[in-house]
Amino acid sequence: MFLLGSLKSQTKIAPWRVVIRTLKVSVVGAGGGIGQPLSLLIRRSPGIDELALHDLSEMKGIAADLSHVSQEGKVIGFTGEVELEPALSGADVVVVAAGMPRLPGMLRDQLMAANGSVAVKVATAVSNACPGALLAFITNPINMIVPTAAEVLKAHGAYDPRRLFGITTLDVVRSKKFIGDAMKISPDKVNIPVIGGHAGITILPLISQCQPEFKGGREDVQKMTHRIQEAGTEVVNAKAGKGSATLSMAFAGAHFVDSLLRGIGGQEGIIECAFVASELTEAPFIASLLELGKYGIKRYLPLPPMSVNEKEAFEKLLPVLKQNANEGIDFARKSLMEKAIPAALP
Ligand SMILES: NC(=O)c1ccc[n+]([C@@H]2O[C@H](COP(=O)([O-])OP(=O)(O)OC[C@H]3O[C@@H](n4cnc5c(N)ncnc54)[C@H](O)[C@@H]3O)[C@@H](O)[C@H]2O)c1
Ligand SMILES: O=C(O)C[C@H](O)C(=O)O
Repeated sequence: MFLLGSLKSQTKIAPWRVVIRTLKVSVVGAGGGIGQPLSLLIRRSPGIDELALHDLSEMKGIAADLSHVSQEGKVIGFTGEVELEPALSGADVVVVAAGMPRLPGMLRDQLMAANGSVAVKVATAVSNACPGALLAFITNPINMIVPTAAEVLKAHGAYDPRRLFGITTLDVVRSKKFIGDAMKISPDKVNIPVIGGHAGITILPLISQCQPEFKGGREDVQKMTHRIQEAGTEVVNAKAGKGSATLSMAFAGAHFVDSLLRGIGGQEGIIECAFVASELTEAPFIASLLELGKYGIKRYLPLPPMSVNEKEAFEKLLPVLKQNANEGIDFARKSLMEKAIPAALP
């Protein structure tokens, strides 16, 4: 007799033996501004047997602290590069909040020099330690980091486009909040797809598709779109040198991880927007509506209808996404070459 938790799946290895898979979530960058509250909120998702917290900084204290929360499952801390693979070993979901945040005046793209190596290291470690895991990046610049990770996973023979995500949930969370406030209704009642990417004009909230309908003229729609696109910068400027959005990102990230876990658990009808490899458009990676399932992406929903202005904005963002993808892929190829050359030397 085996008991099944609500999120767990069972693997039949022979008719007379049923193995219950335990559920493991690993957070990389768990000691950071996002990582800590994100790890706390992930604890609220039911059925997690192990939450592994990894960071370059000492994680013992944070893990001990979080392990006292009265939720099922254990919390284990892992510190430093040598403990990255042990932290990821056997994980079902890996969420990455490691890397530098923006300072006022910076664009997200400028973070690639500092954060590209995080994507390379984590994707390499995932290939070795948990090749079947769902891998979700929070680390910026999302538009480049995800293509970088895809290229590294490919090089290690561990790439499955259905399992790799850039988390753009914060754009949806912000859209729901700003539109809800403007319409004087609860943000929970607002449904809106946000497609494209996660930087400036690549963030495209499809206000024409908002449910309930957004009541406002052309200028109101333009202002709302701009506020959503620049909301990250609003927080960066308000924090005045002390980083970027952390708490709202933790809220958004925990929501997305919960959706991934529900999908793994076999729950039907889980729809999220995320930045993924896609054949929907000429851009190789784009944020769009996805149905999540046991193995990550179950279905790519078609692009929603768009207003004339949204279509125009969409056409403008596609070349930016293509360029970003190329930069991410080049970064990965250079890193892989640099690693291969010393290894090839006698
Ligand atoms: N996707 C989004 O919507 C979104 C929203 C907000 C922030 N972000 C991005 O998330 C990232 C993290 O932001 P933050 O505010 O938490 O930064 P932070 O500096 O507070 O925390 C980052 C953490 O990552 C750790 N770290 C760095 N390199 C690492 C590595 N190789 N392995 C393990 N840990 C490592 C650091 O030690 C630190 O604890 C930034 O790149 C930021 O731009 C993305
Ligand atoms: O703006 C940033 O740099 C962080 C994040 O991408 C955000 O949207 O808040």
